[in-house]
Amino acid sequence: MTDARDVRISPSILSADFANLERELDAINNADWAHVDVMDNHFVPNLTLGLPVVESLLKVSPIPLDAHLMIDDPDRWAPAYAEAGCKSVTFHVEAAADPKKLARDIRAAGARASMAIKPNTPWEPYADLLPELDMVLVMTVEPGFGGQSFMAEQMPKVRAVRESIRTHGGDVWVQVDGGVSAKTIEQCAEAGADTFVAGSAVYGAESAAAAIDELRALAAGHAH
Ligand SMILES: O=C(CO)[C@H](O)[C@H](O)COP(=O)(O)O
Ligand SMILES: [Fe+2]
Repeated sequence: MTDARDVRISPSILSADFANLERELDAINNADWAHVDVMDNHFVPNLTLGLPVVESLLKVSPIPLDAHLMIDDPDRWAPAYAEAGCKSVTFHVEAAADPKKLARDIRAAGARASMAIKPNTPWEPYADLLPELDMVLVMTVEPGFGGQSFMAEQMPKVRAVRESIRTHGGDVWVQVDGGVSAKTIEQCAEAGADTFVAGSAVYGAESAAAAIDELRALAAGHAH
């Protein structure tokens, strides 16, 4: 069972002011995590930031970092984000050569191991990986950019992941990322998500802190 305490909000700094990231992290210090989108212009058609910037963010962030790696060859790069101090590291299964080994490497380096699936990637072929995972990220937009429209058609996949976790047991979190806002978060929680990334809905709000509190309250009201 999920209750209000188990709802986690992870604002994406993709929508923050990149010239003032320390201040932007302070603005979300009532969130549970800070979501950092790493893009390499290969796995996705956009380029953001990499390990040196993440290492600097780790020195100043008041809350733990949740690294979402939208990069080729995560087998090579992802463990370094855990070694640097990110408490959660997400790789895309579409890019991983050996997802089982990679999840183990991330855990061995001290982080929660998380696997993301793009909208056109089915869940079922990967359900056997659950014992290796601490979180599954179901993308609710095509990865690459903030501010896109939420894909409600991904909700059956969220339900399927939640059902697999119920069947296999284990405390695996289900994260949604892309287009999550006050309008869409309740259906995500209803489908079984418990960890919510929101970029434009938080940083585009007048008060980021108030937007986080609102999202948490809405999700908690529909958590089950
Ligand atoms: O991974 C991502 C994009 O690939 C971002 O985390 C996501 O898009 C957040 O932004 P928004 O809430 O504005 O959709
Ligand atoms: Fe993300």
